[in-house]
Formats: sequence, C-alpha cells, structure tokens
Amino acid sequence: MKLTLRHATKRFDDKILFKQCSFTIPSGSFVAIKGKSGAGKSTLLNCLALIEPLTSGQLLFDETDVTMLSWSKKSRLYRQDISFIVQDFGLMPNETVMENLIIALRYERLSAKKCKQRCLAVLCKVNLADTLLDEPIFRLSGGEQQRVAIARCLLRQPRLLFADEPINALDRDNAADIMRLLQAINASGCTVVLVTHDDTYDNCYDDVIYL
Ligand SMILES: Nc1ncnc2c1ncn2[C@@H]1O[C@H](COP(=O)(O)OP(=O)(O)OP(=O)(O)O)[C@@H](O)[C@H]1O
Repeated sequence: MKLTLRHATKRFDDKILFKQCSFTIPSGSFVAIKGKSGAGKSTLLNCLALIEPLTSGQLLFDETDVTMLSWSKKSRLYRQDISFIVQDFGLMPNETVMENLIIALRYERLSAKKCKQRCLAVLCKVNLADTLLDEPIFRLSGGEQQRVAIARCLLRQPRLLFADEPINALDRDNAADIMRLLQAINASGCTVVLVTHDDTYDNCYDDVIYL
C-alpha cells in the first residue's frame, strides 16, 4: 500500500512538531523515520498509522484520503491492513505466547485447532521453538518477546507495518535478527515504516525521512 502525506502539520497546543510536511512512501518500500529526540518521530509514525490525528493536511492510503474516515472505517483498516509494533513490544506479560498471538485472530472464525496451527506456523517463521507456545511472556528474553510481537503482526498479513524503535531495547545480534525479519516481511510486499535512532542499518532502507 502506498502512503502519501500532503501539507501535513501536527501541533500539540503551541508546540509545532512538523509543518506543511509532504512525502510519498511507495507501496512495498522500507522506510525509516529519524531525527533528534523529541523531534516528533513517534508522533509522525502514529499519524501515519491513524493512531493520532493530523492538525491539518491530508493522508492518503493508495488514492484514498483517510484523514476524515469514521472511527469504524479506521478500525476496519486496522483489522484488514495495518499492524503496529510498539516500543515495549505491546505484549501481555503474564499471558502465554499463544494467548498473546491469538488476539490477532479474534476476528477470524477459526477452530481452536486451526488457531494453534496458525500460531505454530508464525512462530516457526520468526525462529521461535514450538515449546514456547505455552510459556508466559515474562519468561522470554527481550529478543524473543520482540519476535512474538512480530509473529502476532504476521498472523494478520498486513499491507502496512509500522514499528516504533523495534530494535532499541535489543543487543546487536537480536537487533540484526529482527531487522532480517522486517526485511523478509517487506520482501513479501508489505510496506514497512519504522522509527529508529540506529544508523547501523541505513543501507537497508529505500528512503529515510528526517525530522
Ligand atoms: N499527546 C501529547 N500531548 C502533548 N504533547 C505530546 C503528546 N505526545 C507527544 N508530545 C510531545 O511531542 C514531542 C515529540 O514527541 P515524540 O515522542 O513524537 O518525539 P520523538 O522524536 O519520537 O522522541 P524520542 O526520540 O525521544 O522518542 C515531545 O515534546 C512530546 O512531549
């Protein structure tokens, strides 16, 4: 899915984070948002992901202006096309891996057996062992938790994936693995937009948006 921002401004009270900002993220591209701390990177990502409204301007998904969509149409887009990985993984720490994963399948009418099969298949894709399915999240390492968060996104087969600092809390090896996974998701046709401070993977991106 292609994203187009036109003359977009975002302001909190008298603080302007970006003004008259315009760019296009082509369908299937892998784009990073960078800038100083507090520049508004997460806010821009949230605006692109329809979590936060723009103060003014337009946001288009392909050729559709999504700025003024009703809440129900936005939530349909969320169910069908968008996944978002939040900074602290967004998992329920006391619930098992399976319980965290099946949230992504709640709108599909699947038998318990089919749900489990789908969960096991995505765990395999993110290189996690089947045996982790019944483990509570708090027993997993940071890298494993991030893989579960990505596995949950994969269950939904999104056309747009947003990730806020997905490798921030990880060591170098885990960060490299997570970046490889995001690249694989992107290679399957999903547009990926992430916020990062890290310069290590600059050669992986099709484009970098600086705030
Ligand atoms: N809901 C809000 N209401 C008021 N101000 C906000 C809100 N959300 C963010 N801000 C402010 O907007 C500014 C930009 O925040 P944002 O988190 O987007 O920056 P960032 O570039 O992602 O920062 P960092 O790199 O430190 O995570 C900050 O000063 C923040 O306090």
